Amino acid sequence: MLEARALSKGYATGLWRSSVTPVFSDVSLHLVPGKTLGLVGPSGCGKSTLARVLLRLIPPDQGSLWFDGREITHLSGKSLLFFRRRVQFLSQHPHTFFNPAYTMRHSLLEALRLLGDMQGDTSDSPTFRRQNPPLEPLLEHMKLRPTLLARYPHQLSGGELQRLALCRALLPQPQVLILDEATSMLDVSVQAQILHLLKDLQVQRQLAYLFISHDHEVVRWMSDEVLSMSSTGNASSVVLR
Ligand SMILES: Nc1ncnc2c1ncn2[C@@H]1O[C@H](COP(=O)(O)OP(=O)(O)OP(=O)(O)O)[C@@H](O)[C@H]1O
Repeated sequence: MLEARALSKGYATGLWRSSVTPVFSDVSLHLVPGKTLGLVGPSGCGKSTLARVLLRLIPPDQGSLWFDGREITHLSGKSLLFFRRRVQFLSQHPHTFFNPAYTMRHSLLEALRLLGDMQGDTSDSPTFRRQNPPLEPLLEHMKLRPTLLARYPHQLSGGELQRLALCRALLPQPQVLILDEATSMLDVSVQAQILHLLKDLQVQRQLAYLFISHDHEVVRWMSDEVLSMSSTGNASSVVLR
């Protein structure tokens, strides 16, 4: 589904941004429906950078990206919207997905609207609401009270906010989720609940996951295969089962 071929990435550094510090090179991977690829490696080896490249937030220096057999390395603007809907992201900072001045309902609908027709209605218009599924069933599925939709981000716990960030990611019906330390800031019991939820969702929706974590135990539990990045920016793959 989402395939990376021989990706390399470095960042421009130095006073005049004239030199490039390589982060990783020649990394290939393939995310497939219903399966999880774990990604591990020491701090600073480039896991989040790889996630950003896969999400097409920053361009690779070399290599190519493919989605459903179509090359997307150089697509931009509206021609990339289908990809933005199909590949979603969850990080360890769920508050960054929500505007502190918006209620959760407003934020969720706004996110959906931006991934649709950018010229369309505002997310609180009656037309927009009629055309989109109600949010309450999704929240109930995430074991969240629908009354949370009326709250602002600062009025929610870390676990509730992360579940709402997951709702936000699921609303456009994605096929791929990139999870960058998505449960690391949660306490152990909430982390376990969200990991089980992710596993259930994967089975129900045949989602492909890239699961990035420092916690090797958790990665082993979540993943079908693990890609291990080294501090020199190389990657090797291990099949777990
Ligand atoms: N925008 C940037 N400009 C320059 N260098 C950057 C930028 N973003 C990250 N880096 C550097 O690239 C390297 C890889 O960073 P990255 O965040 O991808 O690593 P990571 O493996 O995700 O680390 P961690 O596990 O600690 O989150 C680091 O040395 C970091 O300082």
